[in-house]
Amino acid sequence: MLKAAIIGASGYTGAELAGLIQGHPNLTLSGLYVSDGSQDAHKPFASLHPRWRGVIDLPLLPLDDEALSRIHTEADLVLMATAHEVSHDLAPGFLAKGLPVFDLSGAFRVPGEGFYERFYGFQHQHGDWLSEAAYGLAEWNQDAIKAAKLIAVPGCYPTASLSALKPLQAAGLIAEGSKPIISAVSGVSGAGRKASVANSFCEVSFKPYGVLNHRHQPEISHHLDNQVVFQPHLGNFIRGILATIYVQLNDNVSDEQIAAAYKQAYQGQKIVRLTGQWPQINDVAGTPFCDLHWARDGNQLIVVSAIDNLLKGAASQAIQCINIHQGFSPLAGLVQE
Ligand SMILES: NC(=O)C1=CN([C@@H]2O[C@H](COP(=O)(O)OP(=O)(O)OC[C@H]3O[C@@H](n4cnc5c(N)ncnc54)[C@H](OP(=O)(O)O)[C@@H]3O)[C@@H](O)[C@H]2O)C=CC1
Ligand SMILES: CC(=O)N[C@@H](CCC(=O)OP(=O)(O)O)C(=O)O
Repeated sequence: MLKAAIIGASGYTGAELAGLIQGHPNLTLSGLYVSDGSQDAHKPFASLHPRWRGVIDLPLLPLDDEALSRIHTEADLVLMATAHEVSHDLAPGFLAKGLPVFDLSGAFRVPGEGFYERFYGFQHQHGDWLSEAAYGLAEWNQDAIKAAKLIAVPGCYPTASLSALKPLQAAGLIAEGSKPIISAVSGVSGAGRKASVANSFCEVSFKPYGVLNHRHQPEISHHLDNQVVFQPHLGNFIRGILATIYVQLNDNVSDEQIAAAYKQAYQGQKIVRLTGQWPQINDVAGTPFCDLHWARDGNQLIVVSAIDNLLKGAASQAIQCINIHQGFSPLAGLVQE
């Protein structure tokens, strides 16, 4: 059993990670951490997340110097479910101690001059790790994930979008010079557990946000190797993402070529399901799956992708990455085979 430490374990994705690791046949929890000075330090994990009462009996520990040296000596790998700046600051310390790091934040996903200043509001100080990190889109980057010390788990919208678009891009079916248009809606858990007026029950209403300046637009474009238009919406539900994607195809692309592109990409990959009917959030919420379906009229293709933002969009994809990295069964801890 490998011992996994979770930093940011009281948050939404951290809690999902804790549940998945508790049920994983090859992993065990070595410690659940929050910030030094967190109001939740020393509280039982299950008092914040009663879903795991009687299942996970561990406290949330403050990430002080003693905790850091305990992680350095006792853990076999580190999962960071923390804000971008926190991951940026802390991950290099774990890596320097030889611990593989699986980071759910955006801190190491996109290399590129000025990207972090513009889209994240801070200057990146670890260009070496940024260029070494593997992008953890599990179905697409297995060799890099296996070899890397730092795995940057993709954002939730990029996971939904890239899973739908990469097969078309790989097969050369997207019309040259065209930008696929991604219109996506996310549940409110996408914004994390911390309180804010914008995410409170009485304020949330189905609406667009981040218009023409969301940081996932360059993340998707970079990892697709094709510019996209991306428009997120906040949905008045708790979890899940549904992305409807409009793609201009090259002339004379047949249905058979589209079907073959998706089959080629996902045959034998059980987490991405070609559903044969339109995906819906209820079918993927609480699961590690990504559901895809498409239809076309002439050169206009529409693909719909649905995931759980906290799972395939974060925690379960991190477990997929650990499984690949460690050579465990690809579905270990995720789906009973
Ligand atoms: N929510 C989602 O759907 C997705 C989120 N992500 C990314 O994953 C990361 C986590 O997101 P999410 O779970 O939603 O966030 P939350 O806000 O729900 O949780 C953040 C966690 O980090 C802890 N934390 C804050 N500061 C520190 C620190 N200095 N040291 C250690 N722990 C700290 C918090 O506890 P405390 O403040 O009490 O210390 C809390 O446990 C983010 O980078 C997010 O962008 C990625 C994909 C999807
Ligand atoms: C609803 C909501 O607010 N969603 C988040 C996306 C969360 C996510 O994917 O996280 P990363 O920031 O790690 O990429 C947002 O739009 O910022």
